Amino acid sequence: MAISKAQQPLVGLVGWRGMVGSVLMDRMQAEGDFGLIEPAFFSTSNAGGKAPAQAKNEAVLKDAFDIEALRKCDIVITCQGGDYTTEVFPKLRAAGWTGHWIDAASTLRMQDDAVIVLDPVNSPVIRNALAKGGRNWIGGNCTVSCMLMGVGALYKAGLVEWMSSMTYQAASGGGAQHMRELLTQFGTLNAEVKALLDDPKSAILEIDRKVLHRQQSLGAAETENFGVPLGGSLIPWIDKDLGIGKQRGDDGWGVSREEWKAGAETNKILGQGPGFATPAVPVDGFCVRVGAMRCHSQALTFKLKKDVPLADIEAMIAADNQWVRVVPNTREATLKDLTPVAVTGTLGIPVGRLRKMAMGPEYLGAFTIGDQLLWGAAEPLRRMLRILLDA
Ligand SMILES: NC(=O)C1=CN([C@@H]2O[C@H](COP(=O)(O)OP(=O)(O)OC[C@H]3O[C@@H](n4cnc5c(N)ncnc54)[C@H](OP(=O)(O)O)[C@@H]3O)[C@@H](O)[C@H]2O)C=CC1
Ligand SMILES: N[C@@H](CC(=O)OP(=O)(O)O)C(=O)O
Repeated sequence: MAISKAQQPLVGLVGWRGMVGSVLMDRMQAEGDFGLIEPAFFSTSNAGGKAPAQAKNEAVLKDAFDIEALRKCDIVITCQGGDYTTEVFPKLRAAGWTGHWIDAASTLRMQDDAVIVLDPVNSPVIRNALAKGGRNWIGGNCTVSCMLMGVGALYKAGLVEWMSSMTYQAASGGGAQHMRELLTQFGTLNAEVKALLDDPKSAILEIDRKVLHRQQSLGAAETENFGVPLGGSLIPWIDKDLGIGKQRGDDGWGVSREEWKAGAETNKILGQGPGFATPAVPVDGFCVRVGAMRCHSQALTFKLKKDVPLADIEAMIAADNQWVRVVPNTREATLKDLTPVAVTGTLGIPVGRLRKMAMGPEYLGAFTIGDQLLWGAAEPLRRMLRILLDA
């Protein structure tokens, strides 16, 4: 479907009131995107209700399962989630819809006819697919997108022999209820020892003992989302157990789905690996949930193909895009600029702790952070919309 230049394209928005969708709406508002489109707001729960203030001619919420209504859209953007995509996308295509589908969910990412969109990193891949009639544009995994926004320069320069990522992923990656649960747990733990904390002479090991006891006795209601306490703890497993390999020692044994995405999606975004002429770069590591709110952090180890001076690496990273910034590898700069609290709510992608590692001059260490609702979810979708509008 060619996007009409005579009138503003009809853009269906699904999932706009969820957490990712709300961030997307804020960004679209801030960038004036609504001035370029005719938005149609859809709902899975409130068809016929009042559309938000950004609505123009289509002031009533449409049914997000109404294939005929979706078919009228030039572009559909969905942040509704994988179950919705699984149910609606095939029906919409089967009904002959040829519009552009932009999606935050992981469902379609690895399909051959889908491009994982992160245009500051893979604009050539996107434009190549667009020229060939591509119509399925899927946002990448939040950790992968934030990582590539930070250190994509090293991949673009062909310098990476392999990379290992150790992640520290925020509660928001699980959704809004996970963020609430984390804060509830922190509150419960604080209440348990409040009197002791207020007394400067109380014994810290007594506080510690009470906190541990409370963590271990949290009720099912307080661990419903994470399954175990996260406040004052961590969880070294994110997403499904892929069950790859049948026994210990088999290739791929014991990888979590989140860890699998790191390698699969990094390579697909860069246009290398299966289906591309360039071979994949090995990317692997461990993904860990920590008690941060909405920024994903990651410690990266690179094996570079050659020894490149650190100053050159810093310059390359800093010049890659307008959002990345190199944080000097000092304690003071790290504490000031390289924490989730410093980054949350911004599009900035700091990359710090850059140093050559003890293993040899080709081994590079780095630490990077990104707001997983901005570059990790909403912003690549918004920018894909603009690419389509400008095409
Ligand atoms: N959370 C994340 O970090 C990331 C999520 N994603 C993808 O985005 C999808 C959506 O994630 P997320 O935004 O966190 O999901 P949410 O649960 O916040 O929102 C999803 C939908 O739930 C419905 N809903 C029900 N109750 C409420 C409520 N009280 N407030 C707002 N919405 C409500 C809304 O649909 P309706 O209006 O139709 O009722 C909404 O669109 C995920 O499933 C995933 O596929 C991708 C990257 C990161
Ligand atoms: N799995 C991510 C969040 C997410 O939604 O990822 P994906 O879009 O790849 O399913 C996390 O928990 O932090």
